[in-house]
Parts: sequence; C-alpha cells; structure tokens
Amino acid sequence: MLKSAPLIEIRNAGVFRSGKWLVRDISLQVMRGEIVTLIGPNGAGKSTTAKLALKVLKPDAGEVIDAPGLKVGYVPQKLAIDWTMPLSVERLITLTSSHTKQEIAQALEAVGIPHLAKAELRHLSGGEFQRALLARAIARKPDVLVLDEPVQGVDFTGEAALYELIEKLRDTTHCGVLLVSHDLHLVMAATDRVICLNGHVCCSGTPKDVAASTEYAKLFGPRAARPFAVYEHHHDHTHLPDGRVRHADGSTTDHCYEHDGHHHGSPSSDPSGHLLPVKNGEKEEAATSMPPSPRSLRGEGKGEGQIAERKH
Ligand SMILES: Nc1ncnc2c1ncn2[C@@H]1O[C@H](COP(=O)(O)OP(=O)(O)OP(=O)(O)O)[C@@H](O)[C@H]1O
Repeated sequence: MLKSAPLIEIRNAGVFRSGKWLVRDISLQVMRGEIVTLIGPNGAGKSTTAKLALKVLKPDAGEVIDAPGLKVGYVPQKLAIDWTMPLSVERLITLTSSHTKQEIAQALEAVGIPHLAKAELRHLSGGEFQRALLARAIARKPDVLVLDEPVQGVDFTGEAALYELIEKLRDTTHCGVLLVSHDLHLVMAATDRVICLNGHVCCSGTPKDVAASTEYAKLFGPRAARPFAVYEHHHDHTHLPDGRVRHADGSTTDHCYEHDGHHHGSPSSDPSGHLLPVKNGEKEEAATSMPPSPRSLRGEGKGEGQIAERKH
C-alpha cells in the first residue's frame, strides 16, 4: 500500500433514498496516521457518510475508492444485540471474525480493559463498553478505524480519556481514523481535519479553522458563537500511582506545577487534579447529570448498526 495514497477517498458522492438526497457531493480523504472528524447537527448525514466510507452504503452519485487490500475496523453507532443473552467481551470480539487468545488479549490490553475478557457486556459501564467495541475493531489490525460516536454513554471525563485512547491507538498502530462526533464544541486536539456536514460539506479544515468559519457559525447559530473548546493535552507530566507527579525533566513533586500541560482553560478540575477544558459552560452540566444508560444507547431492538467489517 502506497504510504502517500489515501486509505479511503470519497469523491463527490451522494446517497439518494426515499426520494431525497441524504447526502450530496461529499468529498473527503482519510490518510494513514490521520484523524478526520465528521461533525454536524442531527440528521446532517454523518452516519450516512461513515457508511459510505465503509461501503455499507453504495453511492448513487460519485465514488468511494479504497487503498488495495484495505482492512477496516468499525465501531457502529448502534448495535443489534440481544441484551437478554449473556455475551462476554471476548465473545463480542470473535463474533464475526476469529482471533487467537493472544490477539484478543492484546486488543483488550491496548484499550485498557485486559481484566474484562470474561465480563458480560450487559454489566459494563458506558466507557468499558465503548472500549470493548474499540478492542473488537482493532483486533483485526485495521488500516483504518471508522468510529461512529465512540464516546456515547460516557461522562465528560470518560470522553476525554476515550479521545486520548483513540489518539494513542492512532499513534501506536499508524492507522487512519474517521470519527463521527455529535459534539460541536469538544473536538479532540489530535483531530487533523474536521469536516462539517449539513447534507453536504459545509466547511472543513483544522478544528480551529472550522470553528472560525462563517459557514460553521451559520449552521450552528448562537451555539457556534460561544467559545470553541478544543480538547488539548500535553504529556509534560505523569501522575504516579502513589499520587506524586513526575515531570518531563524526570523530577518528582507532590503536586503539578501551575504551568503544566492541562493547566489552561477552565478553573474546574477533574479527579486527577487536572484542569479540564471549558465545554462552553456545559462542563458542570455534563459532569453532574447522569450519562444516558449504556443499554439505551446500544439501540436495543432497533435492529440497526449490524456489526460490519470488511476486507478487500
Ligand atoms: N434508509 C434511509 N431512508 C430514508 N432516509 C434515511 C435513511 N437513512 C437515513 N435517513 C435520513 O438521512 C438523514 C441523515 O441521517 P444520518 O443518520 O446520516 O444523520 P447523522 O448526521 O448521523 O444524525 P445523528 O447525529 O442524529 O446520528 C436523516 O434525516 C435520516 O432520517
């Protein structure tokens, strides 16, 4: 596979269903090692575009071109799972493709839940469930990960941890990532390009470029006028298990320094003592309200989002 060729390229593609264009004239590329994030209001065509990229949906106009031999890992927005049936994490990973015990263990280790191999899905927290889905997607060592709202059912601090995990997976496996986010205001800093959809590509660029664009402001109205908090983190210090902090120069102290990475933006702090980015006044709300239950977010009984992976 050529390093400089796109892993997935969508060229002027459109999907026509039930007498209307769900999306039209969509063009985007996902390169190796790149994180591309799709944002847009409900019904803007984000999932439709992700399914185009996956070739789950065939374009009625334009084309979708994959790199030869492309392997894709997919985390769908909804899952058709019978929650009355016991289903373990390791069984989820092998539902549609076979993996050795070692591959399963590696995937679970990579997403930080090695201890949950035998756990039942219905007992997992929202964050653990999303990690199990990610483990499933990376077990086949994909060239590209397509993640449709991978932080759903997770609270604000958990969201940040999942975004960090996605960035880490990109860094360690050098895969490309196409990420769907419903969150207009919290886009991880690792995102290389944001594509803002509204049935068509409304605008695109770096998170900061898109936040500053008039098209984005027009699409999201007064919400867009509020400050756009890009989740940023700098690994200039590490919290040790005993509570001390190790700094980039190797020294350790009992607390972080004022100027340490994370220590910008909001005056609020997370449980690790880090300041969290301001989510446009929504942070407190997000932190205090209960996240939707994982089960309600798993599309129970809706029959959508069959687990799908493909290899060409
Ligand atoms: N098979 C279909 N037939 C007709 N309309 C459809 C079909 N699939 C999706 N739609 C419609 O297409 C539009 C785009 O849907 P899509 O799920 O891609 O949006 P989205 O941006 O992912 O939305 P959300 O943020 O709510 O998940 C919606 O209005 C949806 O109702």
